[in-house]
Amino acid sequence: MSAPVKGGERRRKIPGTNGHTAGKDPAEGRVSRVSGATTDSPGRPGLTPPPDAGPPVRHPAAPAPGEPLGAHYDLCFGCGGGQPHGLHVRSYAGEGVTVTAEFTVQPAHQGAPGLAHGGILVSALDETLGSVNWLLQAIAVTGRLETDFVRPVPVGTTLHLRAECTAVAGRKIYSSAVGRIGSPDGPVAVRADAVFIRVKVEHFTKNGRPDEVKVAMTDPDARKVARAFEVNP
Ligand SMILES: CCCCCCCCCCCCCC(=O)SCCNC(=O)CCNC(=O)[C@H](O)C(C)(C)COP(=O)(O)OP(=O)(O)OC[C@H]1O[C@@H](n2cnc3c(N)ncnc32)[C@H](O)[C@@H]1OP(=O)(O)O
Repeated sequence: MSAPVKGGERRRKIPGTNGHTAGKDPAEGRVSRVSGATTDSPGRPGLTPPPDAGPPVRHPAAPAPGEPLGAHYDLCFGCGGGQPHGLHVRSYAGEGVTVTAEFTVQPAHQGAPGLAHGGILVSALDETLGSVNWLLQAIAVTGRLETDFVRPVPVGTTLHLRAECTAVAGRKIYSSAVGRIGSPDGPVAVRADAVFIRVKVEHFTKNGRPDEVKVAMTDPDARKVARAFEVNP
């Protein structure tokens, strides 16, 4: 069954998850949910896995739970250590096909005075959701991402993020994430549902700028991921 939510959209429970709404916080228990296509966009691919979707399978070579995932690219706005304007999100492999991450809101991330800009929070969610694909050893890009902003996030806050892959169907990878204020058990500030689409490494070499592509391709970690993709298409 699905429950009506704001804006006429409906959020559906992923099979195998509890989908509970325990606690007084209406955002609790929604990490494993994905939303259906909006009623005003018929024919648009949605965030609900199709009937032939299967559970995600953690790759045998995935980093062990607790292991830092590092940056996939040094100049990435989300995770790159060499990106001075970036978010510097730190991600860690979790159990199953899950990832935890931390992101501290800096003064440069403000929208309203003293509060994080919504787009910055979406970027932190996107980065964390994208990190989950590393546990599948899949190279994938964000196709669609829907975000609920539940609470304002003040500058100086460390957002504790958790993302999990919920289903895979062909090239489509369905994931959900939640971000909590101050601690992994803190109040929910943001949550998101997304579908990532697996791509070949040519997606980057053909579409990216040659200078940056050259740097990325000579990074030993990036090559490791590219190789994994070639043997696990
Ligand atoms: C150098 C190497 C380094 C590597 C480092 C790793 C970097 C990682 C970076 C991570 C950074 C962080 C993350 C970032 O920020 S990634 C940056 C933000 N994302 C992008 O730039 C992606 C831009 N979009 C595209 O390039 C194309 O549209 C893609 C590749 C996504 C699909 O175009 P393509 O022509 O390939 O595929 P297709 O159209 O045949 O569709 C295939 C299937 O997918 C389904 N579908 C498609 N779109 C959507 C959608 N919007 N919602 C739901 N579903 C969608 C579609 O229905 C179909 O399903 P089915 O019919 O099979 O059932």
